[in-house]
Amino acid sequence: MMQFVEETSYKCDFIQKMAKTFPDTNIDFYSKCRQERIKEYELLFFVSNEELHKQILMTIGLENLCENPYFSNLRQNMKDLILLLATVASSVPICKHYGFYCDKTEQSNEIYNQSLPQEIARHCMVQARLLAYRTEDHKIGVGAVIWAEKKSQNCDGTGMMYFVGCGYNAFPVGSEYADFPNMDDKQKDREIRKFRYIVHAEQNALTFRCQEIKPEEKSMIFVTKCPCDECVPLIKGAGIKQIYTGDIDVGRKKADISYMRFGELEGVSKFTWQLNPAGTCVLERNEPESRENGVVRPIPPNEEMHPHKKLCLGNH
Ligand SMILES: Nc1ccn([C@H]2C[C@H](O)[C@@H](COP(=O)(O)OP(=O)(O)OP(=O)(O)O)O2)c(=O)n1
Repeated sequence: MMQFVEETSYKCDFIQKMAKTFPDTNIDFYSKCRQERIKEYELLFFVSNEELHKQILMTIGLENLCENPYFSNLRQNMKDLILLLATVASSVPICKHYGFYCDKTEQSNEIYNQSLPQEIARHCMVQARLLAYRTEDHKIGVGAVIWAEKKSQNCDGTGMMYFVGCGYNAFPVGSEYADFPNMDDKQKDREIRKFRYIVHAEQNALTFRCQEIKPEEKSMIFVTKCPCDECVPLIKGAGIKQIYTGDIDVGRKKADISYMRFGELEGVSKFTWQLNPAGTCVLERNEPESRENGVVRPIPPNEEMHPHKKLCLGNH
């Protein structure tokens, strides 16, 4: 499992895009970010002191787990989980000059002001990346998550943002093994047939959402791969206001899927994974405040340097 997650994280569109942008540098963004995430998540989620860990287990009524082999198994499982989460998270690396931005040509102050803080956009994209592992497509997993922003704040830990729905690419609900073709990717004609039946991540997220998409609210879809020509009108038609995605496939036509419409899409703000087009100096000047959990607040001077600001996105 771990090896698969490592390979797919490394191959995902976001890392590939960075590698394309900096072809001459030898920076391994993925490994660098993975080491940082492992350290960060160990600090956040792992109780390093065994005695303290046992005390916590007893306090919450899990004294049975304090005995070995249960205790050592529990700690090992926790370490494995941290490694897994860190690996998936590093497929959308935290990098000062790279993030989800709209293209320079489409940039306006209005769009800039409506964009999410990078750390929140990244967090939602990592959720979508995690979902992609539920795919039924043997070749590539795609995940999509929809969030919306309420007009006023409530207190469930997500600020003004609330969860609307999520999905991944899969055969239609209720289908059983061998109902549809799912073949070796060398058998091109069969693969093309498979594409006709797979329901895309965005379509599943829109269809099985748990909340309505309200026209007066800012709703956002985070999808790990660029929306194709079928999904673009569906996203717009559903009333989604912002798309966060990768653009490595934009303008390409493959087998049965084409990605020609995303580039021309109007009326929905598109934030793609790219170098900050405004340049870092401009960004620093334009960002006097931050929006934690979607809430605008001024940054206290000593907090700007805080590298491990915690994101709390509730129970989703
Ligand atoms: N926005 C998207 C884009 C694609 N898919 C799903 C549909 C298919 O199950 C799978 C195939 O997409 P591609 O052919 O673009 O995937 P690859 O990256 O594997 O193609 P290639 O290796 O040719 O680049 O992804 C999706 O759910 N949502």
